[in-house]
Amino acid sequence: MERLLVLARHGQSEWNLKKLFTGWRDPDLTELGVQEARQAGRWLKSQGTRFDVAFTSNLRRAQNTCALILEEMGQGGLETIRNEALNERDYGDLSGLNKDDARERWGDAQVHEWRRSYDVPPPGGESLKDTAARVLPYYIQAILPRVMVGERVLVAAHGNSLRALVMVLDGMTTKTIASVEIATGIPLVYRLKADTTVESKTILDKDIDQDD
Ligand SMILES: O=C(O)[C@H](O)COP(=O)(O)O
Repeated sequence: MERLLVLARHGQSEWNLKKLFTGWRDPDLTELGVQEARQAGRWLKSQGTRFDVAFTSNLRRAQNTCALILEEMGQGGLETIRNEALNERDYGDLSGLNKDDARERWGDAQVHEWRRSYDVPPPGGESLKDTAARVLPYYIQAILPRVMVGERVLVAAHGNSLRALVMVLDGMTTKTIASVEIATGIPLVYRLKADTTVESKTILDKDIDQDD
C-alpha cells in the first residue's frame, strides 16, 4: 500500500517579497509565487504523483498554492480541507514589521531566536512549540488516518507549521530543528511505513525545472 504524504510550503507571498513578518496576516501570492506553485504541480505530475485529498490552512497564500498545484496536475476539483490548525505561526506583535528593521531594533540574535528557536515565542505570538501543539494533534487526528488507509495526501501550508511537522517526521531534536528552513514552492515527498514512521523522503531539486 502506498502511504504518500506531500508537504508544500506556499509560493512567495507579497509579504515574503517585502520581507515583512506575516504570521496570521493574509497577503496573496506574488506572480513568482504563482509560478512556484505551478512548477511544484508540474514536477509532481512529472513524477506520476496523484492525490486523493488535500489539506490546507485558512490563509489564502496556502489555499491558492494548493489550488494551483492541483490545477497543474489536472486534479482541480479534488476534495480540499481547510483548517486554521495548519496556519503559519502567529507572529504576534512582529506581524507587519520588516525583518531587517526588526534586526536593527532588537539585534540579529534575538530576531533569529524568535524565528527559529523551538520554545521562545515572538512578543504576543506563538513559538514553534506552540505551533506544534496545534499542528501535531490535527496531523494525528485528521491527516495521518487518511494516509494510513492508502490515500495520497497533499498538505499545502506554511514555513513554520511545516517545520513542526518535519521535526516529528524526521525525528529532529528541539536544537536541530533550529537550522531547518522550508523553501517556498518545493514539495517534500514522504512515504510512510505501516508504523507511521518515514520510509523515504524526496525533495525537488530546484534546478530540474528552472526554465519554466
Ligand atoms: O510569517 C512569515 O513571516 C513567514 O511566512 C515565515 O517567516 P520566518 O521565515 O521569519 O519564520
